[in-house]
Amino acid sequence: MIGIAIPIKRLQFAKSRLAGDLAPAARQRLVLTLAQHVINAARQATAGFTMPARIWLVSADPAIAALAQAGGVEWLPDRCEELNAALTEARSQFQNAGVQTMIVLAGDLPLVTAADVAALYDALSEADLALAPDQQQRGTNALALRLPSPLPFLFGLDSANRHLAAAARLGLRTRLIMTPTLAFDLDDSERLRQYCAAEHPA
Ligand SMILES: Nc1nc2c(ncn2[C@@H]2O[C@H](COP(=O)(O)OP(=O)(O)OP(=O)(O)O)[C@@H](O)[C@H]2O)c(=O)[nH]1
Ligand SMILES: C=C(OP(=O)(O)O)C(=O)O
Repeated sequence: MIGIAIPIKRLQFAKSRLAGDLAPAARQRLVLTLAQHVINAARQATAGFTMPARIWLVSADPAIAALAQAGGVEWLPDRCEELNAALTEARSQFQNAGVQTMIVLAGDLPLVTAADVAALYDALSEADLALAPDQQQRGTNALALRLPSPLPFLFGLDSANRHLAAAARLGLRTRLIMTPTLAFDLDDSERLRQYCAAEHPA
């Protein structure tokens, strides 16, 4: 079985780097819009998979639990409220649920497509880790792992290189998945400007 984890921070704390651009209510609306887009891409991708697949929103926020229910996906409570710990906990719950392939999709990818999700999964036919860096090739926007996996989650500063270095140390075969739609995450004022200019009113 394939398990897709979409981590989403509590709305009141999410997209803090956009605090100078958007009022809190607008930021929360943006987070929900972005999450819905990622859910849609994940659902469209899983519809095309031959293997069964489940999609979980990983979050401490009851509003995200409601979004999961409305969106026809599942909710996995985040009891850690730290991204790497939350994903580590999610991975062990995925394994208990019989998940053999874990895909992590950041919840803030406004352009991600079903083809991107499928590419992450397909890459595992010849790799142990598929990783999608952000546009600057510093962050990690998505990754796919075959379970069980010894790879620690190292999201945060320079996480793409840190994930790749850890994979190399562990002797894991890696594949980079670089598409414009997967590399675009909405993190800062400049990316918000690009997003709005492309007729996505925030
Ligand atoms: N469940 C969970 N998701 C998280 C956590 N931290 C970040 N995320 C999510 O992981 C994805 C990538 O994180 P960021 O790009 O840093 O998003 P963010 O944390 O909302 O943005 P900033 O507040 O500006 O750092 C987004 O979908 C976040 O909502 C966390 O502690 N728990
Ligand atoms: C947490 C991450 O997201 P961002 O770089 O957008 O903060 C990461 O890329 O590791």
